[in-house]
Amino acid sequence: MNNRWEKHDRDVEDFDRPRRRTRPRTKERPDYSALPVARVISVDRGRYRCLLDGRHVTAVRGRLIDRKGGVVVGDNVRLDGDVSGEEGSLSRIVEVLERSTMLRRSADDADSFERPIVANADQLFIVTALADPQPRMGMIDRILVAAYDARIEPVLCLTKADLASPDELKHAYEPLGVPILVTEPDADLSEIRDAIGGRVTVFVGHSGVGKSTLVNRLIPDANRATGEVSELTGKGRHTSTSALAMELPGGGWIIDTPGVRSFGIMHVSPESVVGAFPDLREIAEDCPRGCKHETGAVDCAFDDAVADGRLSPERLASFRRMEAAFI
Ligand SMILES: Nc1nc2c(ncn2[C@@H]2O[C@H](COP(=O)(O)OP(=O)(O)OP(=O)(O)O)[C@@H](O)[C@H]2O)c(=O)[nH]1
Ligand SMILES: [Zn+2]
Repeated sequence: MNNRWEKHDRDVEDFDRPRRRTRPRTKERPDYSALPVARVISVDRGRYRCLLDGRHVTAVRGRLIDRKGGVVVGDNVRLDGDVSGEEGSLSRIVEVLERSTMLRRSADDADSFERPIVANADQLFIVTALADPQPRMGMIDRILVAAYDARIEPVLCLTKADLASPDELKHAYEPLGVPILVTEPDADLSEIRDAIGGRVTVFVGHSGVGKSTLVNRLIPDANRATGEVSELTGKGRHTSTSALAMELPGGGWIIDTPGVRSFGIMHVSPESVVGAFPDLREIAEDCPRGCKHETGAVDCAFDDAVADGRLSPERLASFRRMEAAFI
C-alpha cells in the first residue's frame, strides 16, 4: 500500500504538478546546496562583508539564522540573491556551514555571557609586546585558556624584542609546550611566515602591542584592505569592534581582532582545558572527582605524577599558573 503511494507521489512530481504533502512544508529544511559558499571577512552593524571567488559581496543575515552569534568573521556561509558584489548590491546569508572551531570570550568575568569572536581558526597568535606595554602573564594565561578550550593551537608571538628580553616568558611557557616566536622591527619574518602559511590564524592581543605593524609586514596590501573597511563603515578600523580576515599571498588567512584590554573566560571549565593536554588528561583520571588540580588540591594526581617522574615540575607549575587565571 505504502509503496504504491510513494510511487504515485513521484509520478505526480515528474509532471511538475503540485502534490499533496504528507508533512507541513515548514518542517522541511530548504536545500541550499547549490548556492555559492563565501567566507565572512568582516561584520559591521548588521552588514556582513564576504569574499566570494575573489570579490567582496555585502550581505545581510537571513531570517532563519539565529540572531546571537549567528554569523561571525571566519564563517563559511551560503549566499542567496545578488552576489555580483556591485556597488549597492546586497546579498543574503541563508546558511552557516558547520564550524571546525569557535573562539569565544566573555566580556569580563562579571559577565558570563559568551561572545563568539572568530570561527574556523586553527591557530591563535597571542601577540604580546615584551615592553611598552609591559607583558601581563595573567592576560596571556587567559587567552591561552580560551585557545585550549576551543581546541585552537596557541602560539605566543612576542614583539618589540628590541626593547626587552623574551627569556622570562620563554621560561614560563615553554614547559607547557606553547610555541614561541619572537620579533622586532626589521627582524626576518620567515619563522612567522612558516607558522602561518596555509593556516587560519587569529591574532589576539592588547592594544599597542604592534599587531597592526606585524600584519602590515606579513600582508603587504593589508593597508588597502583596512582602507576598504573604513570606506564601508565611514569609521577607522580601530574603532570597529569586529575582527577582519585577510588572505595571505601564499595561502592561508590571518584574522586580526581589535586590541583588547581584558579577556573574559567565565565560560571555560577546568576539565575542558585539561582535556587539551593528552598527558595531563591521562593523569587526571586518577584525581578525585571534581579536582581542579590547583596547588594544594587534596590528592591531586598531578603531584603524584611529579613525585614519580611522569610529569616535570616545570610543566606542572606552568599549567597551574595558567589554570589559576580562571578557577
Ligand atoms: N620598539 C618597537 N616598537 C614597535 C614594534 N612593533 C610596533 N611598534 C610600535 O608600537 C606602536 C603600536 O603599534 P601598532 O602596530 O599600532 O599596535 P597594535 O597592536 O596594532 O595596536 P592597536 O592598533 O591599538 O590595536 C607603534 O608606535 C609601533 O611603531 C617593535 O617591534 N619594536
Ligand atoms: Zn587533580
